[in-house]
Amino acid sequence: YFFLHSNPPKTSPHSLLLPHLNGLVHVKNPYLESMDEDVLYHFSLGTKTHNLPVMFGDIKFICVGGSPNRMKAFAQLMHKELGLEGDGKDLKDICAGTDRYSMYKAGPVLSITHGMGVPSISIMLHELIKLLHHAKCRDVTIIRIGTPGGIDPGTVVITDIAVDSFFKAQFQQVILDNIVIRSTELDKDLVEELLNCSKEIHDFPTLTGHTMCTYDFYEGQGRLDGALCSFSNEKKLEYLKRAYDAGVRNIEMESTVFAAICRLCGLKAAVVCVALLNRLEGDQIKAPHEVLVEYQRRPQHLISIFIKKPNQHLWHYCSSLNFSKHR
Ligand SMILES: O=P(O)(O)O[C@H]1O[C@H](CO)[C@@H](O)[C@H]1O
Ligand SMILES: O=c1cc[nH]c(=O)[nH]1
Repeated sequence: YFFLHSNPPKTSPHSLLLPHLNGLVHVKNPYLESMDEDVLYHFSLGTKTHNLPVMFGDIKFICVGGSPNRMKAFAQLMHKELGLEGDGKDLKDICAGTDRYSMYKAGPVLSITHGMGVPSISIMLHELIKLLHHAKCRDVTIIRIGTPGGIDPGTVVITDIAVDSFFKAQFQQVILDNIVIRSTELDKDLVEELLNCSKEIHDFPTLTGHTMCTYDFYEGQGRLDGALCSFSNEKKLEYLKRAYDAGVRNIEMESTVFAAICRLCGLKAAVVCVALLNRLEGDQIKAPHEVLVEYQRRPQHLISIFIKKPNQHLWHYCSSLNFSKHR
């Protein structure tokens, strides 16, 4: 089924190592192939209106994050770091036809926003994975770069396990009126590779830990400053300390569904986030704007080191475009 609609398999050291179908993403929907057109509505892209293999066929790395400015800045950083031609400042939003998501491309790197929360990132991932399928992309690594609440502001956490509000490594997907439990296991080798890259950075600490994903910023994360609050400060702290004891080092709103969907579709995935505040000390994000901007560059810096590592899939790209002279 998958091979009928794809290019002849290529062999590379990576595709031998990965448990993927020769590096292709898995779309697990038998209806897709019978559709004569697939409109990726929230991207304002489609299989009849756009030549997706030409536009996206060379993608090897995808970074996703909540906000348009962050994801544009990351694409510009990669444009510069990869020595691509032209001024990265004028990178165009590929999804300009919609204001749901923004998408920027810098060579083999795609940078996309996902908005806030599980439903928003889930819609984005469905359309992104179909896009990768239609574009016949291979050996793609996807990384969420986020800005959650944590313990030590400015510390970068590479997620080893994404857990739900009950500290379980699972995501509950409601399908029709059934609840399906999906694993949120992430790629352990990728965690190690990223941790190794972090050793080259001496300006800020990086560690591994569990990331807790909630359905809400306020009550779901034990905040006392929402419009509704029905628990005491003691209860909040008791919950956050239990989370800490269970291994949780940061709290955000997308990691479990991100891990679950990427895993099911054969994408090598990681979550790398910088903590904006210490949740044991407060709820409001009060750090000055410049500090927050500098913090959110930290995961980007780490990921740029990772992408530029000579053993990354980039060598495919470099050799096909004779691009290695830029590195
Ligand atoms: O980590 P980023 O993408 O900034 O997103 C985090 O910030 C938002 C809440 O402010 C949530 O979406 C949470 O996951
Ligand atoms: O505390 C925080 C900060 C950012 N994003 C979250 O989801 N939680």
